[in-house]
Amino acid sequence: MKNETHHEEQYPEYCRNSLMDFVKIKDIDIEVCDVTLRDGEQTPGVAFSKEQKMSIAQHLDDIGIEVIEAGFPVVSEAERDVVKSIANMGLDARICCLCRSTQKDVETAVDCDVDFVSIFLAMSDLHLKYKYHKSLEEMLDVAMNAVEYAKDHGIGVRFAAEDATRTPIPRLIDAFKMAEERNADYVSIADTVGILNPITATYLVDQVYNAIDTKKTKICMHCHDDLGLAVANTLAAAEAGAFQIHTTVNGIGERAGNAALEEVLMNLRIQYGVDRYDLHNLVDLSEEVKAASKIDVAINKSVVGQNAFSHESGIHVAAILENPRTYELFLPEMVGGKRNLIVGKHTGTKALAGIIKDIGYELGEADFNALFDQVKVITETEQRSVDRDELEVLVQSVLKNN
Ligand SMILES: CC(=O)SCCNC(=O)CCNC(=O)[C@H](O)C(C)(C)COP(=O)(O)OP(=O)(O)OC[C@H]1O[C@@H](n2cnc3c(N)ncnc32)[C@H](O)[C@@H]1OP(=O)(O)O
Ligand SMILES: O=C(O)CCC(=O)C(=O)O
Repeated sequence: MKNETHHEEQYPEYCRNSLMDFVKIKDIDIEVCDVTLRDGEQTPGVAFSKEQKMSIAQHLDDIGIEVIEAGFPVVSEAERDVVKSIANMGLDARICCLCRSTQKDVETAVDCDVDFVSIFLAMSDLHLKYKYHKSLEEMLDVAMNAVEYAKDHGIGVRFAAEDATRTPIPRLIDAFKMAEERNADYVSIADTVGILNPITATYLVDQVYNAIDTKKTKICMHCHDDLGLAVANTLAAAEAGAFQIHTTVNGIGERAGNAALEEVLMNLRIQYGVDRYDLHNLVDLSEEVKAASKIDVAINKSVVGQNAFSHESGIHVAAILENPRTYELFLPEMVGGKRNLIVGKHTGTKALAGIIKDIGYELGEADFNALFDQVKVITETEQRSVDRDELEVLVQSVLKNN
């Protein structure tokens, strides 16, 4: 017992990135706003039911997510009903919803009992010219009226700059200052088409950080994954001083999706030591969102993919049988996952012996060698792995024939 405790102390359930001790960054001060129920639902073909949305909201709250974006009320009557229902669930998380920069959208949102509204406006030349067909001044005027309207109704405001990363920085900062003067609680930098990389995310957040009073108006970062950098950019933004970081479960969302919640949370723990989120149900939540969205999760997806804790290579499995931490950065139990040891072309003798022992067999040398040879032939010629049931049949046949 004493030894076991010592063992656990020596090997915690994850390995922190101790190289972080050698790099200089600001202290991480963040909250997570999960937008699965809004941007996640904008994934083509996805429409969550009310029950699904409320269940996902409950699970996000159980993890300790601070803010849940429940939807976009002007989309439909049903959407208004679900946003209002989530706002009245009594969750610890604060609830927000999306609004265009119009008084009508904000009025609709205010009726949904949310804690704050996210009023978005694109200010890039492309969006002004081809989407609004209006001048920046005209659009900003309406947007700031919408911000004032929400504040006058006693509701919090996030002023979100859509396509912020293709907007001239002085224009972006001027708009953020206008929102700040109207007591917006947050300003959001949306990397709507996923153009940022970590160094430009850092630069942009730094510019905004130095221009506004971040004690009064916090910076948010909303990243898309068009270049596969959404999580990296989100973390770079957090390091540079963004306070509210946006995620979706399984990284679903418009086009290539958003920063994946499970990846952001694991990074917060492993890179920055943020340990206040309960990670034990991440795999369950991923499964729930996979089923509700009907969007598959890539087999090799970090944290929640089927292969996240699967091992076949002989050298790896031999070491894992001694101590899984040799080839696992964090243990599957930490996120509610399961380790799978696969029998395939790359299986070694120690791995095979360990796996057959696990299913209740120990073979003599000749039987074992015969089994090992058969496994290699099947897996190479048929280009596949051998599951436990088939392995057991092979063991039985070796025992019978030798
Ligand atoms: C970056 C993002 O994720 S933005 C959010 C995207 N999400 C969605 O679009 C949710 C689903 N959308 C919908 O259900 C519908 O598009 C609705 C209900 C929002 C609007 O429907 P409609 O009134 O039929 O408008 P439609 O979709 O055809 O066009 C969008 C209109 O919103 C306007 N608009 C878009 N963004 C904004 C904004 N931030 N502020 C003000 N107006 C805006 C467009 O200019 C266009 O206006 P127009 O009708 O005067 O040309
Ligand atoms: O920044 C935000 O809060 C939302 C904006 C958004 O969804 C986007 O531009 O992709």
